[in-house]
Amino acid sequence: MQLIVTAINKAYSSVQAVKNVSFHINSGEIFALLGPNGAGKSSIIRMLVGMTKPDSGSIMISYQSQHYDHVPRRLLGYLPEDRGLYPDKSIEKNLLYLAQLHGLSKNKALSEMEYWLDVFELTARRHDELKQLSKGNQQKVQLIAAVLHQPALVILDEPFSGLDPINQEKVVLFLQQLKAKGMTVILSAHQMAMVEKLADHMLLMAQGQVVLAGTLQQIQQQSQNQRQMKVGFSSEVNLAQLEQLDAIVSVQQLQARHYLLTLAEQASVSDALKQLLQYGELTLVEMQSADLHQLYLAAMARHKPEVAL
Ligand SMILES: Nc1ncnc2c1ncn2[C@@H]1O[C@H](COP(=O)(O)OP(=O)(O)OP(=O)(O)O)[C@@H](O)[C@H]1O
Repeated sequence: MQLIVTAINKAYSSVQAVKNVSFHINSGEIFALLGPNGAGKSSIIRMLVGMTKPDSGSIMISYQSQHYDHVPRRLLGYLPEDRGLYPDKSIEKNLLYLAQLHGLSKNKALSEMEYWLDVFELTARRHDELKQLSKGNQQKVQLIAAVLHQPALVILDEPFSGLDPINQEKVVLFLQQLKAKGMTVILSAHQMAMVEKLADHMLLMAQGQVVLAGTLQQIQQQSQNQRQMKVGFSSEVNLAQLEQLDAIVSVQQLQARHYLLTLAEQASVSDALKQLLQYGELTLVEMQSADLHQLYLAAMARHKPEVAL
């Protein structure tokens, strides 16, 4: 499976939802679409699954020497933005019905269902009607429904939404299992800490455009101006004085005499150290990579004039 998206655009009446977006995804990867509400993530997903078509540009999906302009249904596991199972039917009836719609035999559907219910600790509730479950448990059943038929490509629109931190971690494990089984996964999400653990590649969007793209490491490199340094002083220093230094753009106090500094784009680490040493002896110097959450906030701040957060 390979997916190549080239310069796609999509407008809805007056809104240009997707602007000239390109990316590619290789087989077995986990790929994350990130960005604030309204950035265009679901619009891209809807084009990938064939619910809408790009106004211009192209989508090419290659699988076993065949090429498609959207993911064919038989290859797709999809968790849509608007979830849709039967609330009055039991978990088991919902899942078996969907698996059989995808062509699984009753036995295969049962064994796949039992496997995933166990992963999500829902086995004891298999005969409960969906509407009796909490929102989080319904979400887990939706995730199972998306993958029961072992699709080659799984597309999940906000798989972490409505889940508590423990269940979010379970979804991380679930996605890692899909990858281990050789499935390719595309997801949209707002939970940077989860994405950071999972995604091989990511695309950060704002107002329909690509803002940052690549692996976490590549995104960290593209955001060089976000270099951060943790420092400790042997005695108290004045925070306001540190903030005045040319080499430093911001200072955050972590604990007594310990600070997290963001270095100015042009400053070298030795410039920063020379300037800091004017104020006292250093007991700790540690370079830190900004995490995805910080990179996301910084990228959004750079796009602030255009982005309604
Ligand atoms: N069917 C539609 N008709 C008109 N405008 C739409 C339609 N679908 C999306 N839009 C607009 O397109 C833009 C992108 O929306 P989209 O749903 O793709 O964003 P998103 O990144 O998925 O947001 P969220 O994180 O809130 O789900 C928004 O301005 C939205 O209002």
